[in-house]
Amino acid sequence: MQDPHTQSPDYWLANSDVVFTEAEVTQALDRMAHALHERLAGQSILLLCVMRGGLYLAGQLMQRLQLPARLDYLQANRYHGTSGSDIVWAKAPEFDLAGQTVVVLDDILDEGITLAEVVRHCQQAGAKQVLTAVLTDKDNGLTKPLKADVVGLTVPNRYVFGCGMDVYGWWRNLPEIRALRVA
Ligand SMILES: O=P(O)(O)OC[C@H]1O[C@H](OP(=O)(O)OP(=O)(O)O)[C@H](O)[C@@H]1O
Ligand SMILES: Nc1nc2[nH]cnc2c(=O)[nH]1
Repeated sequence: MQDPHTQSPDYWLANSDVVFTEAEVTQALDRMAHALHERLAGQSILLLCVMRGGLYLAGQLMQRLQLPARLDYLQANRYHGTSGSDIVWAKAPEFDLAGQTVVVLDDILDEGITLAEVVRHCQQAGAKQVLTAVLTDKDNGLTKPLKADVVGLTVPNRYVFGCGMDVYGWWRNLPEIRALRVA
């Protein structure tokens, strides 16, 4: 079998199915913005984008939020080593989180390890309130270490991409969500 890193971007489109159309994603983003307004009315917030996957959600949600917001980002990646998996911090937030209402934005809650670590970091840094918003939550039957406060769409237990999520680095820019077909 060919090394997946060398496959053409079109290969991934040809071997995947649409699970949410662009219109369905747009509706989900509108619902997420509404839910955040309900939770955060009257507050100033710090949006914290989990790079790189959270970038799409951050860009889309920012346009929909009529709240005084600031923006920061972090990068904390899953590292799958020989003895389980861990988080590698590539970039911590720059803003002082102490006393802030922080809204963490990410593309997908899968096992939940990443988001749990990010929330722990924010709380340890003294955030007043930490809310989490994910564009997708994977229906994988796992007991996750946390539930996101705001969820856009529930995706099947398959590898998904588009709307911030990549497949071997490609297609984070896709305005729909697709799932890889298993051979
Ligand atoms: O719920 P979990 O099982 O922890 O997985 C979810 C995380 O995995 C992906 O990040 P990744 O480390 O692949 O980096 P990326 O954002 O650059 O794609 C995704 O963006 C989430 O942050
Ligand atoms: N792109 C992508 N990243 C993930 N990180 C954890 N699960 C997934 C997934 O299904 N797709």
